[in-house]
Amino acid sequence: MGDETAPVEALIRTETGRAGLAAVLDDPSGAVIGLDFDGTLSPIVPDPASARIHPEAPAALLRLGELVRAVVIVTGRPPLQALALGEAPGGPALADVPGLVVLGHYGLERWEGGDVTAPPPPPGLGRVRAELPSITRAFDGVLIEDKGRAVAVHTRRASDPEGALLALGEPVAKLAAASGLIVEPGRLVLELRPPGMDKGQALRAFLAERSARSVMFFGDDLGDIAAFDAVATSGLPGVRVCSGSAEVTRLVEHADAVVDGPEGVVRLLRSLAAAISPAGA
Ligand SMILES: O=P(O)(O)OC[C@H]1O[C@H](O[C@H]2O[C@H](CO)[C@@H](O)[C@H](O)[C@H]2O)[C@H](O)[C@@H](O)[C@@H]1O
Repeated sequence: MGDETAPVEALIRTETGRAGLAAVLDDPSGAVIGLDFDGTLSPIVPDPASARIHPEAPAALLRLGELVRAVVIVTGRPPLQALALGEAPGGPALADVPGLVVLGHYGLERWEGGDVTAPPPPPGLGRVRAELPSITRAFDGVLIEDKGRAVAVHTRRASDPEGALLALGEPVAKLAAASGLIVEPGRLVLELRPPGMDKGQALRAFLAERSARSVMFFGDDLGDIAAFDAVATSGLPGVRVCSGSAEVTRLVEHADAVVDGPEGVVRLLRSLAAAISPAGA
């Protein structure tokens, strides 16, 4: 896990990660910094609507945004929701990060410079909205989150969160298949969402669009493994940073660095900016 005073180099534990970091530090104007939102920039809380970005994350990203080619948020949230939850009291907001791009809904919706571009919502959502409550009704505390082009089933507030998640797996998968959707599993959540896009494809396309020369991606959840794979197969020097938690351990084996949740992510972002531009520290 991260250490407040550690220089950024000390946090990297693999050879490929060290080469990736060296490339970012030697040539920051060619670097793309990508980050997941929930669990990476925003601490996990029981109610998805009450999530808020770590209060010091926007300032850390704002500073980095001035130094690198691009900062991109790649999230399962709708972009405008991530931006709303990215407002920190009394400080800069996520939307203030220079040149920020938000790739929401796993890359299907894009926010840039105040504009959102998105394909039409999938037709199967109507069926999901109609039938899902009869599937979840048996589980106390299970929450349905309607995200406009996807619907998430959250079990964090159920009396037995893991048990409810397991029991809901099969009926939710059947409903998703019958509705032309896929199931995206996450932290005590099953999301019914359109196929054809994931965080890996989204990140890969963004790196090509920006002619990136290096990449660093921060994630905490199963959906971020595709983005980690995109870093590994991009042909660019890259660093995969896991925002560590006891809840999801599968990312650790794919990561070049493991930090202590959003707090550790913010510390690493600050160390990175200080290493790129010591004068601004
Ligand atoms: O890709 P992400 O930015 O990580 O978004 C993934 C999902 O995150 C949200 O759910 C998670 O965070 C909630 C708030 O902390 C928590 O209550 C929940 O248990 C987590 O699964 C969000 O609600 C989903 O819509 C996102 O798809």
